[in-house]
Amino acid sequence: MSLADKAFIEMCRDILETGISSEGQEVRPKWEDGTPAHTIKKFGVVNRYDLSKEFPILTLRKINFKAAIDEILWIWQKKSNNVKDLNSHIWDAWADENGSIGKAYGYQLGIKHKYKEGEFDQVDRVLYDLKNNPYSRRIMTNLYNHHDLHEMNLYPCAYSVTFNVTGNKLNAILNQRSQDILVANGWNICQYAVLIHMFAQVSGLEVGELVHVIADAHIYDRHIPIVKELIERKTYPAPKFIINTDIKNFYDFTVDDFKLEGYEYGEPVKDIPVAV
Ligand SMILES: Nc1nc(=O)c2c([nH]1)NC[C@@H]1CN(c3ccc(C(=O)N[C@@H](CCC(=O)O)C(=O)O)cc3)CN21
Ligand SMILES: O=c1ccn([C@H]2C[C@H](O)[C@@H](COP(=O)(O)O)O2)c(=O)[nH]1
Repeated sequence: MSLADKAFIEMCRDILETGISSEGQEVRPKWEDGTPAHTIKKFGVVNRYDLSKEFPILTLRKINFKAAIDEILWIWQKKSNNVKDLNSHIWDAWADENGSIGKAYGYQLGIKHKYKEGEFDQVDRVLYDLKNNPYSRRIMTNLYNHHDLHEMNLYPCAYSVTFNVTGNKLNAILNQRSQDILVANGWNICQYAVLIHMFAQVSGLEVGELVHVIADAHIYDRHIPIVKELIERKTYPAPKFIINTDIKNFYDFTVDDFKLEGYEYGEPVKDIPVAV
């Protein structure tokens, strides 16, 4: 069993057994047929993944590793908010007729801000600090810009990352205000683990821990039977994560610079409904 499977199974059991239902409350998300998408949830879930031990990826079902990396590069490297720059269709339901998801995610990371050392966007500021001031306790990004919320089609869910160098290890806290556990948990964990590997490599650091703080960790009503089946499945050991060590510039990474060796996983769960 991978460490990611263990954290996922324990969190899902806890939500299923002790979570609070939203039935009877007004909820924003809807299913494709217009029915309100209710959830059961736990508040304030914290999961820790030690990246120096293994790569955190679910084996209960296949995580589309390439598509997950493509999305994290779309946000953090291309700093794009247009689905035309993304190779999957996962954001199509939130895009307008021009493909824009509004002033969210990549758009926010690409805005330049003025600092004492000059003008940087949020990603370049992180890269600068990790190189020049790695022990700073001020290395963080924030996408939750209230000034622009009215121009976002979906408010950022994974909205802030705090980077912290301890010894020679790069740790990070991913703050997430809301998470769709079945669709996004395995996906987001794998993405931010890759992001820490990228930042560590180009900054001459080793990888440390990813701490994932989820304010509202929820399982949608139509996902409950799927999750119940999933967490009873056979699991496999974590695969080996391979990164192209020749890359020294964050902006040179492509999806092809990452590989998983020996990734074994359970049957795919086809056509999971996604609440919009
Ligand atoms: N309700 C909801 N859940 C989410 O996870 C979510 C949103 N909305 N809105 C914005 C983005 C879009 N995200 C998504 C949307 C769909 C998939 C999805 O269809 N995943 C499939 C596999 C996709 C593939 O292999 O390319 C899956 O089986 O999980 C994943 C992330 C994550 N976010
Ligand atoms: O990276 C992501 C993006 C979105 N989600 C999920 C979390 C919620 O289920 C919905 C957003 O609805 P809100 O009402 O705005 O919370 O999308 C995710 O888990 N991960």
